[in-house]
Amino acid sequence: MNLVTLNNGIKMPQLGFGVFKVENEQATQAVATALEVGYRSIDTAMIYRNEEGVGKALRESQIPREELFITTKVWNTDQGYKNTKRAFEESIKRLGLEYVDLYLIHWPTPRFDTYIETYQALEELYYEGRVKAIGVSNFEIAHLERILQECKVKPVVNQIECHPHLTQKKLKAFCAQHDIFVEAWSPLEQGGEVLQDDAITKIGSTHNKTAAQVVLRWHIQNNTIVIPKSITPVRIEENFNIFNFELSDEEMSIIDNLNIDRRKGSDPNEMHVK
Ligand SMILES: NC(=O)C1=CN([C@@H]2O[C@H](COP(=O)(O)OP(=O)(O)OC[C@H]3O[C@@H](n4cnc5c(N)ncnc54)[C@H](OP(=O)(O)O)[C@@H]3O)[C@@H](O)[C@H]2O)C=CC1
Ligand SMILES: O=C1CO[C@H](CO)[C@@H](O)[C@@H]1O
Repeated sequence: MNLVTLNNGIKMPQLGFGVFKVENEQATQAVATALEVGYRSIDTAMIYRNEEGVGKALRESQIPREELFITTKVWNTDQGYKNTKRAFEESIKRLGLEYVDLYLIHWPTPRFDTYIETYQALEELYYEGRVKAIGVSNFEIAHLERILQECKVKPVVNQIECHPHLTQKKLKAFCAQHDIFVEAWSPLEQGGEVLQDDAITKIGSTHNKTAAQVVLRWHIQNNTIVIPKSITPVRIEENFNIFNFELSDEEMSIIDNLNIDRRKGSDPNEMHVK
């Protein structure tokens, strides 16, 4: 398994498993399959309403806790110093864990201007050892700049929408410059058009790989952390088998050039509370 070293020295698998839109019972099943296949990093959030289901799969797997890397996130309506502390306790209770490996602010929700005090609550959880690392999600450069200026602990990751139709070149360069890993959400564009793209399927046939494997490999070679989601066992396995081939520089740039700056999700400056 490929591990990356975050800016606080903690190691994180570069490939993880996402569980958005997976209900509790199904989450238990999907996470169990993922763990059997070899995934050790799971990405959930309070708003996915499946922390219990994820926690059940973790316990039932009997995999030692230190081998797992669990991420969850504080939702928009729980932002603010006190609310975040409470939301964290509720999340780890649902997960049945003593600590999480990574705790993220889900969206900056800039209109409410609470992400600094929310981040300060994350810093305290970090100092207390309740979380091994802290970070953000859907933060744009201006939001990151404030965190870097006004807070003490550097975020280890910025989890953002990223795929060949939204390559996020500028934001990625900013994160790289500040030693913040980019973690791609919807890395497969939610199973959308990118998987039908002729250039990608052609590259896939050269390597005897599927379009999904090519796209995930492109993320990996871009030094990005990825968390593809699937509830389909063959796809869960397919998405894991991306470490036995390599894209050439030319293939990488063909995929880079598919960018059309098109989002599947919300614009972080427009996302308030949903
Ligand atoms: N921080 C944030 O704001 C956000 C974070 N996330 C996180 O990122 C994770 C991944 O993003 P997500 O939006 O789920 O989208 P993904 O890009 O991971 O795509 C998931 C979709 O693609 C399908 N799929 C998966 N693998 C394959 C494959 N090999 N071939 C064809 N189709 C495939 C899945 O179908 P099926 O399941 O039916 O197999 C599902 O419909 C989430 O689960 C969540 O953990 C997501 C959104 C926002
Ligand atoms: O991670 C995510 C998926 O769920 C949320 C909505 O319910 C999104 O807003 C969010 O970005």
